[in-house]
Amino acid sequence: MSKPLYDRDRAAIGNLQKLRFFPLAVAGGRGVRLVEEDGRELIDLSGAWGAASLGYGHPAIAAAVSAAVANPAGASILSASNAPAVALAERLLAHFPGKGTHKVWLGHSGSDANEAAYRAVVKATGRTGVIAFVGAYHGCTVGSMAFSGHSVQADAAKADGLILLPYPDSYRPYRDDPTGNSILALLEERLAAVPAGSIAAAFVEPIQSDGGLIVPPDGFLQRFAAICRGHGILVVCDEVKVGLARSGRLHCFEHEGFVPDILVLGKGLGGGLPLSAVIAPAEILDCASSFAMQTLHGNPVSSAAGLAVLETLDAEGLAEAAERKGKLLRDGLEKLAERHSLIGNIRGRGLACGVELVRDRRSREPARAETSKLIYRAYELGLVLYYVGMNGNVLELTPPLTITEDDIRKALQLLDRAFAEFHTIPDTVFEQFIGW
Ligand SMILES: Cc1ncc(COP(=O)(O)O)c(/C=N/[C@@H]2CCCCNC2=O)c1O
Repeated sequence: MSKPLYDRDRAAIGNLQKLRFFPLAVAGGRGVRLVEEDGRELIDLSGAWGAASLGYGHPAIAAAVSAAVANPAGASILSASNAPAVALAERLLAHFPGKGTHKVWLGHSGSDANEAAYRAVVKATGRTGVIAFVGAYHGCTVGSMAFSGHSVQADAAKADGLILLPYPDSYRPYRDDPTGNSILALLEERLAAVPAGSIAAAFVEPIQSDGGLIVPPDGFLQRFAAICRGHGILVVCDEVKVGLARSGRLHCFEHEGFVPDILVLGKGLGGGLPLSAVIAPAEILDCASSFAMQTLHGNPVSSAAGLAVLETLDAEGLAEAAERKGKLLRDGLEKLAERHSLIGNIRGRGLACGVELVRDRRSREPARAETSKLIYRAYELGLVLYYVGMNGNVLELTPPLTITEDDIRKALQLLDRAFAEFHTIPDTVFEQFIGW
Protein backbone atom coordinates (compact mmCIF):
# COMPACT_ATOMS: atom_id res chain seq x y z
CA MET A 1 0.00 0.00 0.00
CA SER A 2 1.61 3.25 -1.06
CA LYS A 3 0.52 6.76 -0.25
CA PRO A 4 -0.12 9.88 -2.39
CA LEU A 5 3.34 11.35 -1.75
CA TYR A 6 4.98 8.11 -2.83
CA ASP A 7 2.78 7.99 -5.94
CA ARG A 8 3.86 11.55 -6.80
CA ASP A 9 7.51 10.58 -6.23
CA ARG A 10 7.07 7.69 -8.63
CA ALA A 11 5.54 9.99 -11.24
CA ALA A 12 8.07 12.82 -10.93
CA ILE A 13 11.49 11.40 -9.95
CA GLY A 14 13.47 8.99 -12.11
CA ASN A 15 14.78 5.64 -10.95
CA LEU A 16 18.38 6.61 -11.70
CA GLN A 17 19.08 7.69 -8.13
CA LYS A 18 16.62 5.41 -6.32
CA LEU A 19 17.59 2.49 -4.09
CA ARG A 20 14.20 1.54 -2.72
CA PHE A 21 13.16 -1.25 -0.36
CA PHE A 22 9.66 -0.12 0.71
CA PRO A 23 7.30 2.89 0.09
CA LEU A 24 8.80 5.22 2.68
CA ALA A 25 7.73 8.81 1.89
CA VAL A 26 8.88 11.36 4.44
CA ALA A 27 7.14 14.65 5.23
CA GLY A 28 9.21 15.59 8.30
CA GLY A 29 11.58 14.41 10.98
CA ARG A 30 12.48 14.99 14.62
CA GLY A 31 15.11 13.32 16.71
CA VAL A 32 15.53 9.77 15.44
CA ARG A 33 12.03 9.69 13.97
CA LEU A 34 10.88 10.20 10.42
CA VAL A 35 7.30 11.40 9.94
CA GLU A 36 5.18 10.33 7.00
CA GLU A 37 2.51 12.52 5.41
CA ASP A 38 -0.24 10.92 7.50
CA GLY A 39 1.71 11.66 10.68
CA ARG A 40 2.95 8.11 11.21
CA GLU A 41 6.31 8.16 12.98
CA LEU A 42 9.07 5.64 12.28
CA ILE A 43 12.29 5.08 14.22
CA ASP A 44 15.13 5.54 11.74
CA LEU A 45 17.81 2.93 12.48
CA SER A 46 19.60 3.86 9.26
CA GLY A 47 20.03 7.57 9.89
CA ALA A 48 19.69 8.12 6.13
CA TRP A 49 22.56 5.72 5.45
CA GLY A 50 24.49 7.37 8.28
CA ALA A 51 24.17 10.97 7.09
CA ALA A 52 21.78 12.08 9.83
CA SER A 53 24.48 11.83 12.49
CA LEU A 54 22.59 14.13 14.87
CA GLY A 55 19.14 12.93 13.84
CA TYR A 56 16.54 15.31 12.44
CA GLY A 57 16.10 18.89 13.55
CA HIS A 58 18.95 19.01 16.06
CA PRO A 59 18.88 22.55 17.49
CA ALA A 60 22.64 23.04 17.01
CA ILE A 61 22.35 22.39 13.27
CA ALA A 62 19.12 24.34 12.92
CA ALA A 63 20.67 27.39 14.62
CA ALA A 64 23.96 27.22 12.71
CA VAL A 65 22.33 26.74 9.32
CA SER A 66 19.68 29.43 9.93
CA ALA A 67 22.37 31.96 10.86
CA ALA A 68 24.56 31.02 7.89
CA VAL A 69 21.73 31.14 5.39
CA ALA A 70 20.47 34.48 6.76
CA ASN A 71 23.88 36.11 6.32
CA PRO A 72 25.80 33.90 3.90
CA ALA A 73 29.54 34.49 3.55
CA GLY A 74 29.28 33.96 -0.18
CA ALA A 75 28.47 30.52 -1.53
CA SER A 76 31.78 28.88 -2.44
CA ILE A 77 35.41 28.41 -1.46
CA LEU A 78 36.65 28.38 -5.04
CA SER A 79 37.42 32.04 -5.64
CA ALA A 80 36.89 33.57 -2.20
CA SER A 81 37.65 32.39 1.28
CA ASN A 82 34.84 32.28 3.79
CA ALA A 83 34.84 32.15 7.57
CA PRO A 84 32.75 28.99 8.15
CA ALA A 85 34.80 26.93 5.66
CA VAL A 86 38.12 28.04 7.17
CA ALA A 87 36.87 27.39 10.70
CA LEU A 88 35.65 23.94 9.67
CA ALA A 89 39.00 23.08 8.07
CA GLU A 90 40.88 24.28 11.16
CA ARG A 91 38.66 22.21 13.44
CA LEU A 92 39.10 19.09 11.31
CA LEU A 93 42.89 19.53 11.41
CA ALA A 94 42.83 20.10 15.17
CA HIS A 95 41.30 16.63 15.57
CA PHE A 96 43.69 14.88 13.18
CA PRO A 97 47.18 13.75 14.28
CA GLY A 98 50.07 15.32 12.37
CA LYS A 99 49.58 18.99 13.02
CA GLY A 100 50.99 21.44 10.57
CA THR A 101 51.66 18.87 7.85
CA HIS A 102 48.12 18.39 6.55
CA LYS A 103 45.45 20.46 4.84
CA VAL A 104 41.77 19.99 4.00
CA TRP A 105 39.74 19.73 0.80
CA LEU A 106 36.00 20.38 1.20
CA GLY A 107 33.39 18.69 -0.98
CA HIS A 108 29.74 17.68 -1.19
CA SER A 109 29.77 13.87 -0.91
CA GLY A 110 31.80 10.81 -0.14
CA SER A 111 32.00 10.16 -3.87
CA ASP A 112 33.53 13.48 -4.81
CA ALA A 113 35.87 13.32 -1.82
CA ASN A 114 37.22 9.88 -2.70
CA GLU A 115 37.53 10.87 -6.34
CA ALA A 116 39.39 14.06 -5.41
CA ALA A 117 41.72 12.13 -3.10
CA TYR A 118 42.53 9.58 -5.80
CA ARG A 119 43.10 12.17 -8.53
CA ALA A 120 45.27 14.32 -6.23
CA VAL A 121 47.48 11.40 -5.21
CA VAL A 122 47.95 10.39 -8.86
CA LYS A 123 48.78 13.99 -9.77
CA ALA A 124 51.16 14.47 -6.84
CA THR A 125 53.02 11.14 -7.15
CA GLY A 126 52.84 10.38 -10.87
CA ARG A 127 51.75 6.86 -9.88
CA THR A 128 48.45 5.54 -11.28
CA GLY A 129 47.95 2.13 -9.64
CA VAL A 130 45.49 1.80 -6.74
CA ILE A 131 44.64 -0.89 -4.20
CA ALA A 132 41.12 -1.39 -2.92
CA PHE A 133 38.88 -4.17 -1.61
CA VAL A 134 36.14 -6.35 -3.00
CA GLY A 135 32.84 -5.06 -1.59
CA ALA A 136 34.12 -1.51 -1.10
CA TYR A 137 31.74 1.28 -2.01
CA HIS A 138 33.84 4.45 -2.41
CA GLY A 139 31.27 6.34 -4.44
CA CYS A 140 29.04 6.59 -7.48
CA THR A 141 31.00 8.99 -9.69
CA VAL A 142 33.11 7.70 -12.56
CA GLY A 143 36.30 8.36 -10.62
CA SER A 144 35.22 6.82 -7.33
CA MET A 145 33.62 3.79 -9.01
CA ALA A 146 36.94 3.19 -10.77
CA PHE A 147 38.38 1.83 -7.51
CA SER A 148 35.22 0.56 -5.84
CA GLY A 149 34.70 -3.17 -5.51
CA HIS A 150 31.00 -3.38 -4.67
CA SER A 151 28.79 -5.52 -6.90
CA VAL A 152 26.51 -2.53 -7.59
CA GLN A 153 29.39 -0.99 -9.54
CA ALA A 154 30.58 -4.14 -11.27
CA ASP A 155 29.90 -2.62 -14.71
CA ALA A 156 31.80 0.63 -14.06
CA ALA A 157 35.15 1.23 -15.77
CA LYS A 158 37.94 0.32 -13.35
CA ALA A 159 41.21 2.19 -12.79
CA ASP A 160 44.23 0.95 -14.72
CA GLY A 161 46.37 -1.13 -12.40
CA LEU A 162 43.59 -1.63 -9.86
CA ILE A 163 44.43 -4.34 -7.33
CA LEU A 164 41.24 -5.58 -5.65
CA LEU A 165 41.74 -7.68 -2.53
CA PRO A 166 39.21 -9.74 -0.58
CA TYR A 167 38.15 -7.85 2.55
CA PRO A 168 39.01 -9.80 5.72
CA ASP A 169 35.74 -11.20 7.04
CA SER A 170 36.09 -13.64 9.92
CA TYR A 171 32.53 -14.91 9.31
CA ARG A 172 33.29 -15.77 5.70
CA PRO A 173 37.11 -15.97 5.81
CA TYR A 174 39.18 -15.92 2.64
CA ARG A 175 40.92 -19.31 2.33
CA ASP A 176 39.43 -20.16 5.75
CA ASP A 177 41.93 -17.82 7.40
CA PRO A 178 40.11 -15.58 9.93
CA THR A 179 43.27 -13.55 10.63
CA GLY A 180 43.41 -12.00 7.17
CA ASN A 181 47.09 -12.93 6.83
CA SER A 182 46.39 -14.86 3.62
CA ILE A 183 45.03 -11.61 2.16
CA LEU A 184 48.22 -9.83 3.15
CA ALA A 185 50.21 -12.61 1.49
CA LEU A 186 48.12 -12.10 -1.66
CA LEU A 187 48.86 -8.36 -1.46
CA GLU A 188 52.60 -9.07 -1.34
CA GLU A 189 52.26 -11.37 -4.34
CA ARG A 190 50.34 -8.76 -6.33
CA LEU A 191 52.85 -6.03 -5.45
CA ALA A 192 55.74 -8.25 -6.52
CA ALA A 193 54.09 -8.59 -9.92
CA VAL A 194 53.87 -4.86 -10.68
CA PRO A 195 56.65 -2.37 -11.34
CA ALA A 196 58.02 -0.82 -8.13
CA GLY A 197 56.62 2.63 -7.51
CA SER A 198 53.56 2.13 -9.72
CA ILE A 199 50.89 2.11 -7.00
CA ALA A 200 49.72 5.52 -5.77
CA ALA A 201 47.38 4.68 -2.95
CA ALA A 202 45.45 2.03 -1.07
CA PHE A 203 41.83 2.82 -0.17
CA VAL A 204 40.39 0.99 2.81
CA GLU A 205 37.31 1.28 5.01
CA PRO A 206 38.19 0.56 8.66
CA ILE A 207 34.78 -1.14 8.82
CA GLN A 208 33.59 -2.16 5.37
CA SER A 209 30.01 -0.88 5.34
CA ASP A 210 28.13 -1.41 2.07
CA GLY A 211 30.12 -4.59 1.60
CA GLY A 212 28.44 -6.03 4.68
CA LEU A 213 29.31 -4.01 7.79
CA ILE A 214 32.45 -6.09 8.30
CA VAL A 215 34.89 -5.39 11.13
CA PRO A 216 38.41 -6.48 10.14
CA PRO A 217 40.37 -8.88 12.38
CA ASP A 218 42.51 -7.32 15.11
CA GLY A 219 45.78 -6.01 13.75
CA PHE A 220 44.89 -6.50 10.09
CA LEU A 221 44.79 -2.82 9.16
CA GLN A 222 48.03 -2.12 11.01
CA ARG A 223 49.77 -4.92 9.08
CA PHE A 224 48.12 -3.83 5.84
CA ALA A 225 49.33 -0.24 6.32
CA ALA A 226 52.86 -1.41 7.11
CA ILE A 227 53.07 -3.40 3.87
CA CYS A 228 51.71 -0.47 1.84
CA ARG A 229 54.15 1.96 3.43
CA GLY A 230 56.99 -0.46 2.78
CA HIS A 231 56.21 0.10 -0.90
CA GLY A 232 55.75 3.87 -0.61
CA ILE A 233 51.98 3.53 -1.04
CA LEU A 234 49.79 6.11 0.69
CA VAL A 235 47.01 4.65 2.87
CA VAL A 236 43.62 6.33 2.47
CA CYS A 237 41.01 5.62 5.14
CA ASP A 238 37.47 6.00 3.84
CA GLU A 239 35.48 6.86 6.97
CA VAL A 240 32.55 8.39 5.12
CA LYS A 241 30.10 6.11 6.89
CA VAL A 242 31.83 4.87 10.04
CA GLY A 243 33.83 7.94 11.00
CA LEU A 244 33.09 10.90 13.25
CA ALA A 245 32.27 9.18 16.55
CA ARG A 246 30.02 6.47 15.11
CA SER A 247 32.47 3.66 15.88
CA GLY A 248 32.94 4.76 19.49
CA ARG A 249 36.04 6.84 18.69
CA LEU A 250 36.15 10.14 16.87
CA HIS A 251 38.00 8.42 14.02
CA CYS A 252 37.45 4.72 13.38
CA PHE A 253 41.14 4.20 12.59
CA GLU A 254 41.84 4.86 16.30
CA HIS A 255 40.64 1.30 16.99
CA GLU A 256 43.32 -0.02 14.62
CA GLY A 257 46.55 1.39 16.03
CA PHE A 258 47.57 3.23 12.90
CA VAL A 259 47.06 6.69 11.40
CA PRO A 260 46.22 6.86 7.69
CA ASP A 261 48.06 9.23 5.39
CA ILE A 262 44.73 10.51 4.09
CA LEU A 263 41.31 10.54 5.77
CA VAL A 264 38.05 10.86 3.83
CA LEU A 265 34.92 12.04 5.64
CA GLY A 266 31.35 12.62 4.48
CA LYS A 267 27.75 11.68 5.30
CA GLY A 268 27.48 12.51 9.02
CA LEU A 269 29.94 15.40 8.74
CA GLY A 270 27.13 17.55 7.31
CA GLY A 271 24.49 16.19 9.67
CA GLY A 272 22.09 15.88 6.73
CA LEU A 273 23.54 18.63 4.55
CA PRO A 274 25.87 17.85 1.64
CA LEU A 275 29.41 18.04 3.01
CA SER A 276 32.58 15.97 2.74
CA ALA A 277 36.25 16.47 3.48
CA VAL A 278 39.64 15.05 2.64
CA ILE A 279 42.42 15.52 5.20
CA ALA A 280 45.77 14.90 3.50
CA PRO A 281 49.44 15.96 3.50
CA ALA A 282 49.78 19.54 2.26
CA GLU A 283 51.99 18.43 -0.63
CA ILE A 284 49.13 16.30 -1.95
CA LEU A 285 46.41 18.93 -1.61
CA ASP A 286 48.67 21.71 -2.91
CA CYS A 287 49.89 19.77 -5.97
CA ALA A 288 47.68 21.78 -8.34
CA SER A 289 44.98 24.46 -8.36
CA SER A 290 41.57 24.52 -10.08
CA PHE A 291 42.00 20.76 -10.27
CA ALA A 292 39.22 19.27 -8.09
CA MET A 293 36.52 21.89 -7.74
CA GLN A 294 32.78 22.28 -7.88
CA THR A 295 31.06 25.63 -7.63
CA LEU A 296 29.43 25.13 -4.22
CA HIS A 297 32.36 23.38 -2.57
CA GLY A 298 33.06 24.89 0.85
CA ASN A 299 29.82 26.83 0.86
CA PRO A 300 29.25 28.55 4.21
CA VAL A 301 25.90 26.90 4.93
CA SER A 302 27.16 23.32 4.68
CA SER A 303 30.37 24.37 6.44
CA ALA A 304 28.36 25.88 9.31
CA ALA A 305 26.45 22.60 9.60
CA GLY A 306 29.75 20.68 9.71
CA LEU A 307 31.08 22.92 12.44
CA ALA A 308 27.88 22.41 14.44
CA VAL A 309 28.25 18.63 14.04
CA LEU A 310 31.86 18.58 15.24
CA GLU A 311 31.07 20.86 18.17
CA THR A 312 28.07 18.73 19.15
CA LEU A 313 30.05 15.49 18.93
CA ASP A 314 32.39 17.00 21.51
CA ALA A 315 29.78 18.79 23.65
CA GLU A 316 27.49 15.76 23.94
CA GLY A 317 30.26 13.18 24.23
CA LEU A 318 28.77 11.27 21.31
CA ALA A 319 31.78 9.02 20.66
CA GLU A 320 31.74 7.58 24.17
CA ALA A 321 27.95 7.41 23.99
CA ALA A 322 28.14 5.48 20.71
CA GLU A 323 30.40 2.94 22.38
CA ARG A 324 27.94 2.49 25.26
CA LYS A 325 24.76 2.53 23.19
CA GLY A 326 26.28 0.26 20.56
CA LYS A 327 26.91 -2.35 23.25
CA LEU A 328 23.30 -2.04 24.41
CA LEU A 329 22.15 -2.51 20.82
CA ARG A 330 24.35 -5.56 20.18
CA ASP A 331 23.41 -7.15 23.51
CA GLY A 332 19.78 -6.75 22.49
CA LEU A 333 20.49 -8.26 19.07
CA GLU A 334 22.18 -11.23 20.74
CA LYS A 335 18.96 -11.81 22.69
CA LEU A 336 16.99 -11.75 19.43
CA ALA A 337 19.43 -14.32 18.04
CA GLU A 338 18.37 -16.67 20.85
CA ARG A 339 14.86 -16.61 19.37
CA HIS A 340 15.50 -16.19 15.65
CA SER A 341 17.81 -18.68 13.94
CA LEU A 342 17.86 -16.45 10.86
CA ILE A 343 20.49 -14.36 12.66
CA GLY A 344 23.86 -15.83 11.76
CA ASN A 345 26.27 -13.14 12.90
CA ILE A 346 26.21 -9.85 14.80
CA ARG A 347 29.11 -7.43 14.53
CA GLY A 348 30.11 -3.81 14.63
CA ARG A 349 31.73 -1.08 16.61
CA GLY A 350 29.79 1.59 18.44
CA LEU A 351 26.66 2.56 16.51
CA ALA A 352 27.80 0.86 13.32
CA CYS A 353 26.19 -2.58 13.57
CA GLY A 354 25.67 -5.39 11.09
CA VAL A 355 23.34 -8.40 11.46
CA GLU A 356 24.00 -11.12 8.88
CA LEU A 357 20.99 -13.31 8.09
CA VAL A 358 21.40 -16.90 6.98
CA ARG A 359 19.04 -19.75 6.13
CA ASP A 360 21.19 -22.20 8.02
CA ARG A 361 23.74 -21.39 10.70
CA ARG A 362 25.94 -24.29 9.67
CA SER A 363 25.99 -23.71 5.92
CA ARG A 364 25.68 -19.93 6.36
CA GLU A 365 23.59 -19.79 3.17
CA PRO A 366 22.73 -16.11 2.75
CA ALA A 367 19.03 -15.35 3.40
CA ARG A 368 18.61 -12.68 0.72
CA ALA A 369 14.83 -12.93 0.18
CA GLU A 370 14.14 -13.20 3.91
CA THR A 371 16.26 -10.09 4.53
CA SER A 372 14.26 -8.04 2.02
CA LYS A 373 10.97 -9.21 3.51
CA LEU A 374 12.17 -8.51 7.03
CA ILE A 375 13.04 -4.86 6.39
CA TYR A 376 9.74 -4.45 4.53
CA ARG A 377 7.84 -5.81 7.53
CA ALA A 378 9.94 -3.59 9.82
CA TYR A 379 8.86 -0.58 7.74
CA GLU A 380 5.21 -1.58 8.13
CA LEU A 381 5.78 -1.80 11.90
CA GLY A 382 7.41 1.65 12.07
CA LEU A 383 11.14 0.89 11.84
CA VAL A 384 13.47 2.02 9.06
CA LEU A 385 16.60 0.01 8.30
CA TYR A 386 18.19 -1.24 5.10
CA TYR A 387 20.46 -4.09 4.14
CA VAL A 388 23.99 -4.19 2.76
CA GLY A 389 26.43 -6.92 1.80
CA MET A 390 27.55 -8.64 -1.37
CA ASN A 391 24.86 -11.26 -0.72
CA GLY A 392 22.17 -8.70 0.19
CA ASN A 393 21.71 -10.28 3.62
CA VAL A 394 23.21 -7.95 6.22
CA LEU A 395 20.99 -5.57 8.17
CA GLU A 396 22.85 -2.29 8.61
CA LEU A 397 22.13 -0.35 11.79
CA THR A 398 23.65 3.13 11.71
CA PRO A 399 21.18 5.22 13.71
CA PRO A 400 21.65 8.87 14.58
CA LEU A 401 24.28 9.12 17.34
CA THR A 402 21.68 10.98 19.40
CA ILE A 403 19.48 7.86 19.70
CA THR A 404 18.41 7.22 23.28
CA GLU A 405 18.60 3.93 25.14
CA ASP A 406 14.80 3.94 25.28
CA ASP A 407 14.63 4.30 21.48
CA ILE A 408 17.06 1.39 21.13
CA ARG A 409 14.82 -0.79 23.29
CA LYS A 410 11.73 0.22 21.28
CA ALA A 411 13.56 -0.48 18.01
CA LEU A 412 14.61 -3.93 19.22
CA GLN A 413 11.00 -4.75 20.12
CA LEU A 414 9.88 -3.78 16.62
CA LEU A 415 12.74 -5.75 15.08
CA ASP A 416 11.73 -8.78 17.15
CA ARG A 417 8.22 -8.57 15.68
CA ALA A 418 9.61 -8.15 12.16
CA PHE A 419 11.59 -11.38 12.58
CA ALA A 420 8.40 -13.12 13.71
CA GLU A 421 6.20 -11.72 10.94
CA PHE A 422 8.35 -11.21 7.81
CA HIS A 423 6.87 -14.30 6.18
CA THR A 424 3.59 -12.37 5.79
CA ILE A 425 5.19 -10.17 3.11
CA PRO A 426 4.25 -11.38 -0.40
CA ASP A 427 6.95 -11.85 -3.05
CA THR A 428 5.04 -9.40 -5.23
CA VAL A 429 6.43 -6.42 -3.28
CA PHE A 430 9.80 -7.04 -4.95
CA GLU A 431 8.38 -6.29 -8.37
CA GLN A 432 8.40 -2.66 -7.27
CA PHE A 433 11.06 -2.60 -4.55
CA ILE A 434 14.16 -4.24 -5.97
CA GLY A 435 16.70 -2.92 -3.48
CA TRP A 436 20.38 -3.24 -4.46
C1 LIG B 1 32.27 4.15 2.84
C2 LIG B 1 31.62 5.02 1.81
N1 LIG B 1 32.38 5.85 1.07
C3 LIG B 1 31.83 6.67 0.13
C4 LIG B 1 30.47 6.65 -0.10
C5 LIG B 1 29.90 7.60 -1.13
O1 LIG B 1 29.28 8.67 -0.43
P1 LIG B 1 28.15 9.51 -1.17
O2 LIG B 1 26.97 8.59 -1.39
O3 LIG B 1 27.83 10.62 -0.18
O4 LIG B 1 28.71 10.03 -2.44
C6 LIG B 1 29.64 5.79 0.63
C7 LIG B 1 28.21 5.72 0.32
N2 LIG B 1 27.51 4.73 0.64
C8 LIG B 1 26.19 4.38 0.14
C9 LIG B 1 25.44 5.48 -0.55
C10 LIG B 1 24.43 5.00 -1.55
C11 LIG B 1 23.29 4.22 -0.97
C12 LIG B 1 23.72 2.93 -0.35
N3 LIG B 1 24.26 3.11 0.95
C13 LIG B 1 25.38 3.85 1.25
O5 LIG B 1 25.67 4.08 2.45
C14 LIG B 1 30.23 4.98 1.61
O6 LIG B 1 29.47 4.15 2.37
